[in-house]
Amino acid sequence: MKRPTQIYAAFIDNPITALGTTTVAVYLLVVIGATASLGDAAAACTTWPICSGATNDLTMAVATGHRLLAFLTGVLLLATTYAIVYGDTSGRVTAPIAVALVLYPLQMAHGALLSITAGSPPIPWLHLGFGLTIFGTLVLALAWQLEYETGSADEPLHSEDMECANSELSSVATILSEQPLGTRLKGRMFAYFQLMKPRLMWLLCLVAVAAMALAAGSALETREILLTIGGGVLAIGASGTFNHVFERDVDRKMSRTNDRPLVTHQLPKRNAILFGIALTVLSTIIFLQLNSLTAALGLIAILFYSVIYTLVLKPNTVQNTVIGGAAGALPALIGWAAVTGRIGITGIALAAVIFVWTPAHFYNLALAYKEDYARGGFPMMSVVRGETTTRKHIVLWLGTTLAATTVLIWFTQLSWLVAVTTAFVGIIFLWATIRLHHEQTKQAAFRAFHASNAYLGAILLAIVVDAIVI
Ligand code: HEM
Ligand SMILES: CC(C)=CCC/C(C)=C/CC/C(C)=C/COP(=O)(O)OP(=O)(O)O
Repeated sequence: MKRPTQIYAAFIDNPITALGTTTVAVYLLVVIGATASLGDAAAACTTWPICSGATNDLTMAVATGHRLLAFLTGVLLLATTYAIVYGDTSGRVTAPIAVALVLYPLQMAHGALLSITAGSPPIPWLHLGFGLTIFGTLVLALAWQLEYETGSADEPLHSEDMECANSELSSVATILSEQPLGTRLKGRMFAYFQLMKPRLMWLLCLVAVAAMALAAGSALETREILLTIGGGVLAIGASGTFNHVFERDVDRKMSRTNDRPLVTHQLPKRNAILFGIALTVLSTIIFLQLNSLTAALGLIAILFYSVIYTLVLKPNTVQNTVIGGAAGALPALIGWAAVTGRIGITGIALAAVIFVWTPAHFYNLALAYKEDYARGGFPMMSVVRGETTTRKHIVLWLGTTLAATTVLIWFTQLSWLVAVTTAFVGIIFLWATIRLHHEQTKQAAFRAFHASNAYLGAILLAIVVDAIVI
């Protein structure tokens, strides 16, 4: 058990702990502030700085809790400033912290205005705006300090530096042809299943279902859910299949992908193309049962992933992950369109969360498979800009994801369930990312990758329950 003086020393001597703790505290404040409950609480408690009224009332407890946390966070910010001024820190960190120090009292003043106007101040969104700006400055300071303490000047890799991964691929096709018919058939069916990239499906389908739940609430029909998931699974399968066809030559060079069905000749290329076309047609027919916009968006998603991402972005630009995130964000628009027949602002807000989450998700794999990607000749962030920069970008995109989720909560009036989930799983994701900076191993990158999936999965589930049940 640490004594309070030890905690104090760890905080003051360790700017990363100080910045990390304050960032988390600000995030908790912002998230609580974004929920509808605080609006009610401000209306219920119109005195400042102390809340007067019935203390056993839940809204009063939220208001009081928010104020106590705001006070504590102010103290943490001052302690962090002290740690930065007197600790071993990157010079760059000073500027964002100075901005946070200026904004914090303004935020408190606006909080007071919120209370005395019973939750209806002149510019209502300013409180969230200031809160997110303070959060942004702390995330930036944390990313820079992590870079300063754990970074190194790593050189970019070039594909010609890497030796070829698969000098000798065992001929899986020959082995298969010697097996009994039943086993061969099973093997072939599994190969088609692999083409569909089944591991991506659960999360992409959950994105669509969350968008549907936001659009329809408790009126969401089972038929709509089944058709959307059915069309979605086939569309993702089609995208994955075309991706396997287009990448079969580079997949051969990478150890992660050199056992794929088209590399090992388990399936002929022609069959895979026909399979992809069949899946595209089937998914379009299913989506058409909902409406034509959903079907059109499904086709756009398949085209975007198979052609724009796979052929244009992935082999040519370091921004492939960022722009490619649009493919994964499209299911949010598909889900919204499936219910409403239109593209709505809430669907776009959910799509934005997925879009900014994608680099925080994938850059972990770009680190873990850096040599492999270099061998394949892909200009991934870790390959062309190095590991230090990639780790920094993970922190920045994670911060952006947490901020975007908060805006979504505020905008859609989601309840405490999503707020508690984003705070809880978001802290785990941030913790995994900070550990990645210190450990710099493959295992740490996979931990952060799984944390990214757990984050999005948990948030989406919470949105579904919140929108349908609460
Ligand atoms: C540019 C965008 C993206 C890239 C480059 C990317 C890349 C990858 C890669 C290479 C894998 C395979 C990991 C492995 O081989 O071990 C993977 C797994 C996965 N991705 Fe992504 N991804 C992207 C976007 C998305 C999106 C938008 C979603 C869903 C919303 C998603 C969900 C998943 C899931 C669920 C897995 C499987 C995780 C597991 O098996 O534990 N990805 N991703
Ligand atoms: C609804 C619908 C049709 C959605 C399709 C969008 C889709 C499949 C998004 C997945 C995101 C993505 C870019 C994964 C990585 O592929 P990668 O090529 O980088 O992975 P690899 O190296 O394993 O091939």
